[in-house]
Amino acid sequence: MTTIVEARGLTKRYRGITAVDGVDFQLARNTITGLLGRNGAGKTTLMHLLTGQEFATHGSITIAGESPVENPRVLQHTCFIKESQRYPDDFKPKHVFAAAPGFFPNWDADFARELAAELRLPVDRRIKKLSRGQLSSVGIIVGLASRAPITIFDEPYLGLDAIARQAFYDRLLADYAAHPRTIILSTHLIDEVADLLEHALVIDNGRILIDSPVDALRAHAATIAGPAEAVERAVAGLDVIHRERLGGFVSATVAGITEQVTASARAAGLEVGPVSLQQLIIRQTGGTPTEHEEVTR
Ligand SMILES: Nc1ncnc2c1ncn2[C@@H]1O[C@H](COP(=O)(O)OP(=O)(O)OP(=O)(O)O)[C@@H](O)[C@H]1O
Repeated sequence: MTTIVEARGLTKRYRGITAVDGVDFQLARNTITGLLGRNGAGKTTLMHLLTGQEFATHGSITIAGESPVENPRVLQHTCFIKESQRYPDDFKPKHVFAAAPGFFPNWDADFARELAAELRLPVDRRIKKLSRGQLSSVGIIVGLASRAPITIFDEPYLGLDAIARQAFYDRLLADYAAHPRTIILSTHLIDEVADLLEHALVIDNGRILIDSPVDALRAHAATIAGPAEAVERAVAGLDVIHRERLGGFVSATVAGITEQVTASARAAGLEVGPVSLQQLIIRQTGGTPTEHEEVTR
């Protein structure tokens, strides 16, 4: 793998609050990474450090070996789409798109026009008058049409309807295949984007909890379901991250599953099924159990 982003002992403190707490990680060039975690986990702070908008208290973060802070060489290769993007008062989407080539050398104006039509964005209306979803569409179009070698989306789709979100995922995947680049997507809609992600970086309380290819995460967890006694026999000694009971039946979510465990559970007549990425992450970040659930760890 060619590393493009590298964090070493990266720490950010705000007066007594440690938002990012000594994290180490690397991101491979030309991959799509999901930056995931609960509210207040430190995702936005990490993206601000990555884009040179914040200084690290300790440690370092580099892009292609260079610090992003006040570094035009790095910043001209980076596009950061954040939820709270501000525009000049009288700006319309068409002005944003006209200004974009000055910031993004790879800007594709035709692609931006196509996306605007697909997302039904009124390009000639003042940004101040746009709906929340239309405002998100402006960010999504800039993020995609910039074709920046490092593109970061921080919860880009507030207010976007399901059709527009699906259009974003489809376009992102197709354009990434045609123009590979490094994409970081921070989101709470984990299952919606799960099929897009190649790598997951899960942050919790400022620390990295999971840093893994998504395929490996999925391959190493499964649910084993069936009559309680048989399930308990099958999962004895394994890392059960969640149990759900319904009458005499149990569904156990197991981490660190092996082919042997899968085979013997099936041989015992139990059902072995996949775990959704969202469920897996909720379990690992201490998701609150519902009244039907009991978490053992
Ligand atoms: N400028 C700041 N001053 C003080 N505390 C801050 C500042 N920015 C962030 N924090 C705190 O740092 C922690 C991490 O915040 P951050 O915005 O990075 O979380 P997040 O993972 O992006 O959350 P969300 O999913 O809710 O957007 C939080 O406890 C937050 O209150």
